Amino acid sequence: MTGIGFDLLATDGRARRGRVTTAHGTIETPAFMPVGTAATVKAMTTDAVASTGAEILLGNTYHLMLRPTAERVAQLGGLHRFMNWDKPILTDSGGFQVMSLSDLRTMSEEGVTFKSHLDGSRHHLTPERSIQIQHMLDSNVTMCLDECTPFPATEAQAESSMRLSMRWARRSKDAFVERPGYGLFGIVQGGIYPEQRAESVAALTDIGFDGYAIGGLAVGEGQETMFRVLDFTEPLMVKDRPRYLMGVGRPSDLIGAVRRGVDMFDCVMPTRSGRTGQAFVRRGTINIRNARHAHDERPLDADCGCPTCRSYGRGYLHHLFKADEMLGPMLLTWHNLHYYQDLMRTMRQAIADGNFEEVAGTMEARLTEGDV
Ligand SMILES: CCCSCc1cc(N)cc2c(=O)[nH]c(N)nc12
Repeated sequence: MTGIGFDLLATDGRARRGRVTTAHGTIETPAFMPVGTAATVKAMTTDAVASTGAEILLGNTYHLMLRPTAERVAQLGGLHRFMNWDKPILTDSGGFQVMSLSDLRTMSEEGVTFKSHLDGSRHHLTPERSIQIQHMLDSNVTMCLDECTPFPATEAQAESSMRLSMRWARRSKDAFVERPGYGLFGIVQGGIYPEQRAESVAALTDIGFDGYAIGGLAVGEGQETMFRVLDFTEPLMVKDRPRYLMGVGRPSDLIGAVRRGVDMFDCVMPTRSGRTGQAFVRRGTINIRNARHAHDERPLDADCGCPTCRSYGRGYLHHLFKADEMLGPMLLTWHNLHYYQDLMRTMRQAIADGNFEEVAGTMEARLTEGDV
């Protein structure tokens, strides 16, 4: 096996059921990937993350290059050993995080120069350096360095930004060290413009990657626009490689994007929201800090089999958040990640059974019922 493997096992409409094969194991798709930014999925041990059914998690070049540095992680055995996760890891390339976290950054053809949000030290990230860092981290899926085109952007701005990312994709591919079980994904850009997206898909396909991410979405455009961009971009993408929609999303986003042919997702929503007291449930969301939960002994979601829902009532969870007890964020994060994996498991089975639209429609309807 050179690179990573992908088997398309079933389709139902445009929805796809597949399997990605890496040096650290397989990933059943459609898959949700928890975000482990600084070598930790916040508030979770890796055993707890694995217990939710997650088969791959994300790391961040930007954060790890600043602290503890890629060299230190490599010296300590690579990211898998460092964080005690022996399954696949995907790492983002750093450009998106530079633009969202660092100030005083300057972009050039060469790369991006920025000041660390931690201590103000100056750093320079090029496609070659990003690929080298991800190699040192021993990442199974490396992402090309790209520029996430801001939203809104004019078509001329989107074209210029996309073409820079395509030149960086070529340099990323040239710098990538091919190894069995390790792969490199290209990232489609082009804003909300069909011609730009088509040019980006063609450019990346011509270079050739193990998988193709759709970037430049989940940047404030809204769900309707995101789905519209997917509707004219996805049909242009090769069918025998995984598609990864970056930074997405809420449960309704995931259902709609699986319907449109996406295989892989990542988002900070289940973990970040869990830490603030927001629980995702089959009927929508619950803010556990709301006083109405104080005396309620029901679980967050009666249909959920996670450790939180099996053992704790809403009144207790409400208390933990009001008391600012660290167990609160831990239990809600655990529930949210378990729920997201349940959602993906349900969609994988529905595609295999050929009744995706019926199952997806039922889930979408329940999400709008609201919690009672
Ligand atoms: C750990 C976080 C991974 S996803 C971050 C992300 C999120 C979103 N929404 C878009 C992009 C993008 O266009 N390019 C890149 N590299 N990353 C993006």
